[in-house]
Amino acid sequence: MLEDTIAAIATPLGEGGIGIIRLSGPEAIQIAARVFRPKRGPSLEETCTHRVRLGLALDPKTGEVVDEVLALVMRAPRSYTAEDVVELHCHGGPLACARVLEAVLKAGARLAEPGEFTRRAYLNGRLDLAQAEAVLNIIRARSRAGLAAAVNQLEGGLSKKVKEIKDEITGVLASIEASLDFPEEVGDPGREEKERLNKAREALKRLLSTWEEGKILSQGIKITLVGRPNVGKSSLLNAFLKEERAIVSDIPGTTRDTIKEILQLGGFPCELVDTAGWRQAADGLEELGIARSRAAAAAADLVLLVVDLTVGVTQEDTEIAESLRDKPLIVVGNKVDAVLEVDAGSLERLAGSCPWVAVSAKTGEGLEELGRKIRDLILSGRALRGPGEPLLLRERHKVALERALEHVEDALRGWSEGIPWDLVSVDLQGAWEALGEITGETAREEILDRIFSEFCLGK
Ligand SMILES: Nc1nc2c(c(=O)[nH]1)N(C=O)[C@@H](CNc1ccc(C(=O)N[C@@H](CCC(=O)O)C(=O)O)cc1)CN2
Ligand SMILES: Nc1nc2c(ncn2[C@@H]2O[C@H](COP(=O)(O)OP(=O)(O)OP(=O)(O)O)[C@@H](O)[C@H]2O)c(=O)[nH]1
Ligand SMILES: [Mg+2]
Repeated sequence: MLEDTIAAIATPLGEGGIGIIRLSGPEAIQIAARVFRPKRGPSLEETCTHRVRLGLALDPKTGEVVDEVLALVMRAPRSYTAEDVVELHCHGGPLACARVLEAVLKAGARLAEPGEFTRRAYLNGRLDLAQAEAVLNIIRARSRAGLAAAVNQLEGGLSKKVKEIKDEITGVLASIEASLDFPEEVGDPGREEKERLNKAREALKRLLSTWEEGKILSQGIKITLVGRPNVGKSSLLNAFLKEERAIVSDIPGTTRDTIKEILQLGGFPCELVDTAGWRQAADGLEELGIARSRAAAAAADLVLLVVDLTVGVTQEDTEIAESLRDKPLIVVGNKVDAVLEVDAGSLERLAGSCPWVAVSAKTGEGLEELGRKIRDLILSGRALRGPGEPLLLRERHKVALERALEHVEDALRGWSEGIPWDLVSVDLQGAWEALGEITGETAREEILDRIFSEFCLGK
């Protein structure tokens, strides 16, 4: 499979400054040379690695000029895939990109599968599997923190941690094997080995404890605004977005349908959903809106219950709060700009054990504090991570680590109970294999197919 040369458009479809067609494989340079005619200087085949050349892209069959392009040559192994790579940078229009790609395919390249460039980088040993997956997390990142964590993973942060744990287990396995093979010369594994296993167990637990935060960073959270009509839910959505996304009016029942927007709140990517205000509906249409609103609240990771401070907490507010009792919730007292004093007691009673905050969608007052409260609530009880410490961004890694932890715990239990060493060894091999799936030493083809099919074309 790695003998052929692949090509794809590497940039998004649509208009842009530049569009990039990338080739990778043993014939990348020859194939590109059939398409690329330099304006001056030697041919592409004689171009040094990491040099950029200006020229024209031609259709190799018709000789037609397709676009004016830059060609970048990166010779193996100094490239993203560790193979010969050529990038043709054309003008960023969908047709120019499509025509240059067509020319390259006519010249002998094969259209790449989604993720195939990164897959080759992995197969050629330039990236391990966790690093390759990090590329996808970088592309999909929707918050600064999520991006930072993904870049850390690409740089090998997680891989290094996993390798450290694996090394502890390998060390213990080696001691067990030695004592089995040479019982006379080598004694049974003892304190030191058990200590190593305990260390591995603690490191696994710590890493697993980062998943909740990592999951939020990679997948985002769903936050729904609910409350009586006219309390300012849509105004809050607009205030967070800093644009007039939803219609706002002083007529109760303005919002009829749910409105979803992606934004960052409290440093997390989140989907914020504005909903129709809840009340005994005047008409059937509004009733439908309220049903949707209830469904959105049920699907949310966190509900913001908005109340109108100029009205105060009403019986209806209390009923809404009660219907949401099993949800993570923050009470948001809105319109603080329009009251002289906040009745903290009634907000506190409404919130129960949940937090509350007074804000103004109109002036922006309190919105930052609300962001902090969202962050605190989402992260409450989660392990604190040291700066630069890796965290889990993928469920696949979490599942593999859980399996590794289970095996290590079985091994430790068996050890205490005095089961035969070869059985302890089996458990440890299981842990070792589970860890290897994360970085890819022990990952099967189906796993690779699943991972790389998630990628976009050209990556
Ligand atoms: N134009 C362009 N921009 C891009 C990429 C690319 O392929 N092309 N990348 C990817 O899609 C990312 C950059 N990642 C890259 C990683 C490694 C190498 C590379 O050539 N590595 C070699 C040698 C490095 C050197 O000599 O300094 C190596 O690691 O051996 C290139 C790009 C993001 N920006
Ligand atoms: N003074 C003040 N008025 C606000 C504030 N937020 C919203 N309002 C006003 O309150 C009224 C209702 O705002 P909306 O955002 O439409 O309320 P809603 O909760 O979305 O209402 P429905 O869609 O009907 O459920 C509008 O007249 C807003 O201008 C605020 O922070 N301060
Ligand atoms: Mg509204």
